[in-house]
Amino acid sequence: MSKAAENWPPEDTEPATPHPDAPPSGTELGEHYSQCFGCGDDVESGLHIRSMIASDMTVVSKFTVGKDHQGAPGLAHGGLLACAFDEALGSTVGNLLRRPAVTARLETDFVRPVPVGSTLHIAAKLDGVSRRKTYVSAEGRLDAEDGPVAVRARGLFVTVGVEHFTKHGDADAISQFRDVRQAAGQDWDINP
Ligand SMILES: CCCCCCCC/C=C\CCCCCCCC(=O)SCCNC(=O)CCNC(=O)[C@H](O)C(C)(C)COP(=O)(O)OP(=O)(O)OC[C@H]1O[C@@H](n2cnc3c(N)ncnc32)[C@H](O)[C@@H]1OP(=O)(O)O
Repeated sequence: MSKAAENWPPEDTEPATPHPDAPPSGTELGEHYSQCFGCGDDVESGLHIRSMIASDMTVVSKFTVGKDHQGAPGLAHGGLLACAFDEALGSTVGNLLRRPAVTARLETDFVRPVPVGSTLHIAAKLDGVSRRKTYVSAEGRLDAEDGPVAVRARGLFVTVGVEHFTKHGDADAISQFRDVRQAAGQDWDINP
């Protein structure tokens, strides 16, 4: 089987249109939710990923592999790397389009081992939009922006309404989360 996967995006798409209030290039994004396993400061063994807007279509994220992230001794667990890319891709969609969206599909190619202590530099870009679907892809390079590629990922995120979170998640926590974001002028468009 060829290593090169099928066409991407897998259907005709429109170019993604960044939200007019998307943060400008160079903005450090910080955590989006303190309990998020990907970026939350309150999750001790979480990934503590930090992301920055690189352009109106791209976000760069950094993830340093810790000892809690191992699969084989001294090496990152593959599923955990997939999680890091879910975060980096989700942050790209969420922050550039400013609409709640959830991962529907996530593909990962593991190209090189990722040792504990190394930092993945993940560059993610919006590839296209079709109705509620946003296609996004990323490359993760070892220890430098121009380091060797270790992981590639592609994802499909589907825009959802706020009821997705209130119905299926913790409605009280969602309400508090929205209050915090609104107070910071960071509310989301919630009507896809
Ligand atoms: C006020 C609160 C706001 C909060 C906002 C926070 C933003 C934060 C910003 C930034 C940081 C973010 C960082 C986080 C990153 C991590 C994100 C995650 O890990 S999310 C958790 C894991 N994912 C799930 O739990 C989804 C579970 N799945 C579902 O809920 C549904 O399946 C859902 C919503 C994905 C789709 O269900 P349907 O009923 O709404 O819609 P249907 O019609 O089934 O799909 C829509 C289109 O998508 C295609 N589709 C759906 N799933 C597909 C798949 N697996 N593969 C291919 N296509 C798929 C369908 O074929 C359809 O396409 P056609 O429009 O007809 O062409």
